[in-house]
Amino acid sequence: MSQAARTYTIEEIAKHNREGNVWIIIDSKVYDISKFANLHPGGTGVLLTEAIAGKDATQAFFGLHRHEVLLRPQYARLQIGTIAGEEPVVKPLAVDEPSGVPYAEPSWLSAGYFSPYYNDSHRKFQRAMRKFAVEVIHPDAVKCEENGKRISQPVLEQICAMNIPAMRLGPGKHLKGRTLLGGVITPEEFDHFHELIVNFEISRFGTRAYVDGLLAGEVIGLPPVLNFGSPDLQATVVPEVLDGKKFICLAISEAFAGSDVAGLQTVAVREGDEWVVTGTKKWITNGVFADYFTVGCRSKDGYVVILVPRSDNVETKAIKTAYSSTAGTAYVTFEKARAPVANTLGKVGQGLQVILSNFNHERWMIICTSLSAQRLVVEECLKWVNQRIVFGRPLSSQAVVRSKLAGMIARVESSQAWLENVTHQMNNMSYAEQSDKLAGQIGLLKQYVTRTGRETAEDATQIFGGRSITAGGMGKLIENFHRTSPYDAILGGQEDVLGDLGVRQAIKKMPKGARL
Ligand code: HEM
Repeated sequence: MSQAARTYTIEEIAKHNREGNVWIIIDSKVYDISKFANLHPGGTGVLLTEAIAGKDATQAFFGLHRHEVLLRPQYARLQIGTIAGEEPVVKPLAVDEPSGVPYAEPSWLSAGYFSPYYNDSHRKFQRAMRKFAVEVIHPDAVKCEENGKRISQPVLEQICAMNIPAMRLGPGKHLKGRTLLGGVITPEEFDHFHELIVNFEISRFGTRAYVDGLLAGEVIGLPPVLNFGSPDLQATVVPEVLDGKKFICLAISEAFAGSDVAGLQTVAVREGDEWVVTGTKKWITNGVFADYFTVGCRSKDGYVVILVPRSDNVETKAIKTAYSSTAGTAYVTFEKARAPVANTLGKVGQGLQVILSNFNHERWMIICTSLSAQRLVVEECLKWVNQRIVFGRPLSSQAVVRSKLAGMIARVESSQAWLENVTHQMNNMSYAEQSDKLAGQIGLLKQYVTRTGRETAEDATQIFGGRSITAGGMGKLIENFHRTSPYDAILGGQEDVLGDLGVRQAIKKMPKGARL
């Protein structure tokens, strides 16, 4: 019989209640913490008090630690048995099992609920994607978020083998002949709801910078090549990038011009069959490690977008930002950097349209990833208010806390409904139609979702108190979300500018004869 399979009575545990001989019960499991007490990160004394040593410490434990602490091998081995006749209540989910916490999952994943948008293909895809994300992406995300390094090579190879970078571009010709997620669905089946699932599943770990480090540069930098590059350019660049051999980023924003794209100052001059590019770009996600730069420039014939390869005339410097440097955020300097004229993306003079049409998909992606992170925050808060005892009662017994949760839940549910509607439109519209009909709506939705995100971050911070401002322990996911939620409100277009875009588009589309 293994040690952990032994059973004890509560009376037996009670005998082990002094320094050098301490046992405790957590969720019907018996732990011998006699030696560990001196090493306990929370101090020795707290474990030797009358209320803890030799007693059932379940409530005290879950008021101070995440359950995952007990699953770490060095602590799991402290378990010496269980209490006779009792069963543990806290059980980790199977890797592909949806959370049972209300509102932790969108309703289509919640038992007993329905949705018009998702079919069996989406359901099996979601299960496979969650499993892959939990098993492969999550450990790397936690590690890189902490050490600030680029996504690790073995994980890069695995995500490329699963064709995750290709799927993050949405449905289209680039998926042809590719095996998606080990063959769980065909490229022909793949639609924007599958893509939404990919975005949701990679964003559930409280590792915001890694979500960008997971080749967000490709998600925004490669579509101009796919949609506006010559067939020859596509034939070279697209496979290199989608197979993880080369990295690409989108280089539009400048210290001179952020959301005001028309104000950018980087200049491209024609010299024979080459472009010569000079200027600087700022806040460039994945720029630190990029091999290709999709660059928005001015030329004498108007705006133009050019794919510039890395060379000695391109310098990238990491920018220290509020989130982890795993995202590879760069300040990029082009000093007479050269690119063949064949690398022009779209027509000279129409660069602004190339840039603006590309924004819709980027903004939609940020909406997905932000919303997924907001659901995680709701789940964390619901668990916390349920297990945290204050003034002798669970935190959930406080009306003010419930009121905050009401706001959070309403915000994620309304955002989700709007997002799914927009995604359904995307499934039924061409790229050009999306640019025309959805740009305004996506702008408004992004403004809405990123605002709700920051309100939710504030509310969650109040609910978690001091734990929400420390990077480890109980509130670590809240701390990450609170610190990084402004990114969603800035990247891909600043919130107020996007709301304004939505209203301007609506005004433009007013029927001429509309009168009160
Ligand atoms: C097998 C049992 C236990 C293990 C393995 C354990 C492990 C840990 C670890 C790893 C931390 C560092 C923070 C974190 O990672 O969450 C910690 C902190 C702490 N632990 Fe424990 N612990 C145990 C039992 C207890 C019990 C029964 C108490 C009850 C008083 C307690 C009180 C604390 C306190 C007060 C902190 C500091 C919390 C903070 O900084 O917010 N621990 N413990």
